[in-house]
Amino acid sequence: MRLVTAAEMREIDRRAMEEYGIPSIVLMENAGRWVAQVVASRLGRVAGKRVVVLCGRGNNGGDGLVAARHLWQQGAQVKVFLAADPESLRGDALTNATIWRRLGQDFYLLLSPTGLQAFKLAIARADVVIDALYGTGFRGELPPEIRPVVEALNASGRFVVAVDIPSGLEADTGQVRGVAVVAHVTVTFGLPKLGLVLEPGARYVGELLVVDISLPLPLITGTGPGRYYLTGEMVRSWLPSRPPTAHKGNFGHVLVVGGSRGMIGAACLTAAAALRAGAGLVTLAVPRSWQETAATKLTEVMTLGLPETPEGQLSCAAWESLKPLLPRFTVCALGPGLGRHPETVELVKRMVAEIDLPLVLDADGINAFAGEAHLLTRRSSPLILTPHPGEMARLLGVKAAELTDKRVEVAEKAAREWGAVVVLKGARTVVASPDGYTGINSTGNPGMATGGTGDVLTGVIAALWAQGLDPFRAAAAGVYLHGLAGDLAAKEKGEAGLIAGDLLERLPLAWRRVTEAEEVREEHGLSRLG
Ligand SMILES: NC(=O)C1=CN([C@@H]2O[C@H](COP(=O)(O)OP(=O)(O)OC[C@H]3O[C@@H](n4cnc5c(N)ncnc54)[C@H](O)[C@@H]3O)[C@@H](O)[C@H]2O)[C@@H](O)CC1
Ligand SMILES: [K+]
Repeated sequence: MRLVTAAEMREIDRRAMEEYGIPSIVLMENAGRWVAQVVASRLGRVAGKRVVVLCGRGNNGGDGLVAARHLWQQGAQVKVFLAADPESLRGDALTNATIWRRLGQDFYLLLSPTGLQAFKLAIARADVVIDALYGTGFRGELPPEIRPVVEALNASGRFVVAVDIPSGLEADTGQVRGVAVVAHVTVTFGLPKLGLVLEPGARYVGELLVVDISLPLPLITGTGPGRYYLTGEMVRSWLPSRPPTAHKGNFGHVLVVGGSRGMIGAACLTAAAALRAGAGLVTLAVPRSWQETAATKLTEVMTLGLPETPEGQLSCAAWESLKPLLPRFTVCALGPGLGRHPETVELVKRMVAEIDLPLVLDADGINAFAGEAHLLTRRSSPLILTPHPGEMARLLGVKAAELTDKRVEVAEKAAREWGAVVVLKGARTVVASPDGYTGINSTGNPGMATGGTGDVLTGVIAALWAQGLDPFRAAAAGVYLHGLAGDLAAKEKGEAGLIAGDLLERLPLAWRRVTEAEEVREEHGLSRLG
């Protein structure tokens, strides 16, 4: 599903009005009506229920006034708290405020001396609270007079439905500076905003409902370049099926190059993951003295022993040994457990420059380019990079903390500049392609913050690429399946004790879940209504 920034949403609204002639008041009516409908569906019987609506002075507040009116008409006792001078309302919000008054209803003024106290009393008895303070127009921090209102709401334990976006959350970045409304349900209009699915924003959203407010379909559908929330439906449409006549040659041969003394497990995890993600054949190339260990650990994987340094890391000579064998492979995954021996770094640089195979570069494969990211553009084959924030920061020569609130932009810029698909890992992994596609992952959990899960991801992506997906889809489907395998493992075992090996076993279940089940729709907490 496409994701938009506040500016993109405003542009869609503008085009709906100017190019298609849909009046803005119609959009607002639809928006508010959906909110009322969602509230009504949660309340069961509306008549007699107590509803508090918190309205700001912008159009988000206008939506809240429409919802208030519909719930009142259905018999609810509705109190509207206005966080603005009624005289300051403009446009469609003013129109709806006027209608509300002509219905004989009034406002409680939140910013009056007794406003906060009255609000606290009202929510103490409310069945539901609607948050229509700020929507996509919000930037920065809640004003000091609004902060205690939001704190009181969050402490109240009431059921909260946010209009378009929880107030205090930035639509573009997902950042919360200070406090924001913690909603149980967020009803968002037309398309989900980026900040609703990025961390930490996603934690404030609750269940996310995307509703149709009559924005013309051509403006909101689209399969071209843009940002997408990776859902099970998308991934399902990309995964290859297995024809009855299939043989192992149809699903690619993945070469994994990695491992070193003390880190042989990383390369083994990558190789095993490639098999679990459907690769027809997998060969693991490791330093010579570790070949037997690898072969003992992995029954179904073929192994190669390559020249090594006295310290047990791959040496430059490994490239000459490997070169004549390359034509038999479909995709190469380079990096897991390599170490940072100067000879190994040299080997990685030569391989990236010269290898004539699609290449997934991870871990120490990426670290070999620390501060020299420009060298990544000197190569002859397509590349997928899978840095975690620390590796990305090292590549760019900046501090990891500098990347936190611009993960999407950083991944997109890197993908464009390096001409590679970039997978920036973390909560809500971002996948960006050089031709302008971005995916934000919807699966995964904090239990996956444990050694080896990144190695598993590399194997999954390599396997999907080897099965014929294009590099963006291979990376995007890879992060989705990998996260889903982690979610399945966490469901069974909890998060704390989850280990990378648990993901291996659940990769086939994740694949089956995506291709067979409808329930993936709910798994990422997002539904489309209308
Ligand atoms: N045609 C449209 O544009 C539609 C807009 N809709 C609603 O309109 C919303 C956007 O409305 P608006 O653009 O009026 O803005 P909002 O209602 O989101 O925000 C209200 C005001 O808050 C101010 N503000 C921003 N950051 C602030 C801060 N840190 N402290 C204090 N004040 C701050 C802004 O200047 C803005 O005027 C959407 O989220 C959606 O709910 C819907 O009614 C559907 C149609
Ligand atoms: K809101």
